[in-house]
Amino acid sequence: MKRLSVLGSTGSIGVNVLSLVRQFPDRFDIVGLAAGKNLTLLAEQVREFRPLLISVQDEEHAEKAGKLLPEEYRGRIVYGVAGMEQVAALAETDMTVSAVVGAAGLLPTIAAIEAGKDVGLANKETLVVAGRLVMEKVRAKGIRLLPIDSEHSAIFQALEAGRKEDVARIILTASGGPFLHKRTEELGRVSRDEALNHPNWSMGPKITIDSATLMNKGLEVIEARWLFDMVPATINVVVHPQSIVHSLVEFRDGSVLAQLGLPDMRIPIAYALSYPERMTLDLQRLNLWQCAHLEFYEPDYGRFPALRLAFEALERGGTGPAVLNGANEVAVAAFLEEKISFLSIAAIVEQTLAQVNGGSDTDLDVLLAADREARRCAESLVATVAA
Ligand SMILES: NC(=O)C1=CN([C@@H]2O[C@H](COP(=O)(O)OP(=O)(O)OC[C@H]3O[C@@H](n4cnc5c(N)ncnc54)[C@H](OP(=O)(O)O)[C@@H]3O)[C@@H](O)[C@H]2O)C=CC1
Ligand SMILES: CC(=O)[C@@H](O)[C@H](O)COP(=O)(O)O
Ligand SMILES: [Mn+2]
Repeated sequence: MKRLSVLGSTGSIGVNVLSLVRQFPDRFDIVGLAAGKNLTLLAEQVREFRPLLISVQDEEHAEKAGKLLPEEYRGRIVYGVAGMEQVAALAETDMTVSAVVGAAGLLPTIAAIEAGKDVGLANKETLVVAGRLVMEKVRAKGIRLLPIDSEHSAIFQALEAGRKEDVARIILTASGGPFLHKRTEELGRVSRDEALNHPNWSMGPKITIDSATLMNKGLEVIEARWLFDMVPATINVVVHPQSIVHSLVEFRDGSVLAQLGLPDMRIPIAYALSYPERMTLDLQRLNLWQCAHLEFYEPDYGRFPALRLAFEALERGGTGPAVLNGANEVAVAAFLEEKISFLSIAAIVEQTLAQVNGGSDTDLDVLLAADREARRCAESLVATVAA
């Protein structure tokens, strides 16, 4: 029996994790759940899975949760970052699934690693903000950091076929999002609802907007750089609108290995949960003759500058990716609140990168300070644009 703590249990990934736990009650047990503000769904999850400890966003939600949950949960509801850290590092946990959205996932993920837990990582922002430092901790503790992000799961699986020293490059596929074929003038007028309409994946709002700007692919490039210890020049992106080929690895003899499947997050989540075994999943199967065409294009860095900015932040190094991420989180939230236009997202990230100075990426306090500074800068840029 593998005992799990799930951070972000009420989100898109969290719900998929729990659906797998429901399907395999003999393999998995839930001991910790952390959510934000969706207490109705959390209460249902608590009643079904009976965790030992739960965490919510803040004190106010902890008080409300206390009234919603059975009496036995008195004293077992914690909150805030400290609460998530407690759930992530719970003594009874074997593996922590990190599926909160945004840099809010960083400290709880570090807490899980430092407590010696294996981690199933969906929260890519953890590696974007502090990849070098987090991977040092992973190595020091000897824990497994298993990718849940579909592209990284694909690369992880393809890498298992060869030796690390024989890898020439990794190729991340990008769907291109809902605006793949739109001209820049049209991108200036797209609405929030159009941007939230991803062609292939059903996901939370923040990552869906990131997919539309292609920032998601930029964040994934940075995630891959640390997860697989690849120098940036050996990480490529190809646009593949069908999201059937989830990513590829090219070896030095020219052989290219890919992982394919229908776009369903239960496949990479299940592999992370059961690694190195595979579980029998009762899902729709891939029939290649029903796939029509599989297309591949070069990314357009002009129409989608966010991808270029992510490569530049990675090249800059140090706190560059943390600044990119903090600014992006603020700009995406402002776009979702309909305060700024779609094209303003990348513009605000670019200006924040130009205004916030760099620093070392081996000191957590420096990284967190860079994140705060980037958010302050981006907030004031949002205010200027929105005025
Ligand atoms: N969805 C997907 O298919 C994929 C997602 N990912 C990554 O996984 C992560 C989660 O994405 P996704 O599931 O789509 O996101 P969602 O928006 O669907 O869910 C986010 C989860 O995080 C919780 N949360 C948000 N902020 C806080 C906070 N401050 N404190 C505590 N809990 C918080 C939310 O709680 P509540 O709703 O209760 O407020 C919710 O449970 C992201 O990093 C994303 O990039 C990666 C690959 C695919
Ligand atoms: C399912 C998943 O892993 C997402 O990160 C997905 O990749 C988003 O798709 P695009 O960013 O390629 O549009
Ligand atoms: Mn992905």
